[in-house]
Amino acid sequence: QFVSLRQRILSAVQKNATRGDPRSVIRAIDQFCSQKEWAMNVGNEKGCILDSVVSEVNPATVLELGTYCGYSTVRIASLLPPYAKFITLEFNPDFAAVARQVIAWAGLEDKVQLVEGASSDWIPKIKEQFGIKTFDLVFLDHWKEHYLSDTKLMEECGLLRKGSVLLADNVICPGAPDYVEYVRSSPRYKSHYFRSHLEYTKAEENLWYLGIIE
Ligand SMILES: Nc1ncnc2c1ncn2CCCCCNC(=O)c1cc(-c2ccc(F)cc2)cc(O)c1O
Ligand SMILES: [Mg+2]
Repeated sequence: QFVSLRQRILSAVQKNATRGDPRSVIRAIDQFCSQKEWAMNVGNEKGCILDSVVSEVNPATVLELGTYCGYSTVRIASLLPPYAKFITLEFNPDFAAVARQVIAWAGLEDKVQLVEGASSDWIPKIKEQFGIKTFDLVFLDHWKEHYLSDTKLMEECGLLRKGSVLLADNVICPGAPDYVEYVRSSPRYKSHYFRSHLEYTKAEENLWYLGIIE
């Protein structure tokens, strides 16, 4: 019967990656998506930028918006200090189900809390539900048209502080122009972009990095 792309990605991990070895899980997904079928994981080129930002920030609290199959979740979780709190929000229950298994295969299930639901519903509840004051790092990789509204919502809910770092995937492709316009013109943000390519392609893309200076 029909096997979904996310199921094929999970099978590739279970077949080719070593349990408890995050790097082999990342490699298995990248090999599948560059050799067999494209999928919207952040990919290895942007993944290395993500790794460098996570290592530089060394965050005690991280929020990821948009888990998908857990590829970036595994990259981030494998670099966090033991005391870190990492929440990843996924809207689609089928993606969440695959992501849980990919994260478990990497042996990182104790480092991540995968929460199912829409970012706009969950962001206002995070402080009380998870005992988090502010996020040191936020990785935006969900609906591109929600990047701006969710950033404003996080500001309103007091989840961002001076020095919080927001890293946004896909600001060129598919694009988040209103978000880029807002953070570039706001005096509260210092922004920087990393030139890169859309995952597994040669298409021009950027990962948008910015710190809150306030
Ligand atoms: N917790 C939550 N709250 C709200 N929405 C939520 C959510 N959790 C999930 N979603 C819903 C996100 C659905 C996927 C978002 N990502 C994307 O749409 C995406 C698309 C491309 C792409 C590029 C070129 C193409 F030709 C085609 C596609 C590449 C990427 O790297 C992408 O991240
Ligand atoms: Mg993306």
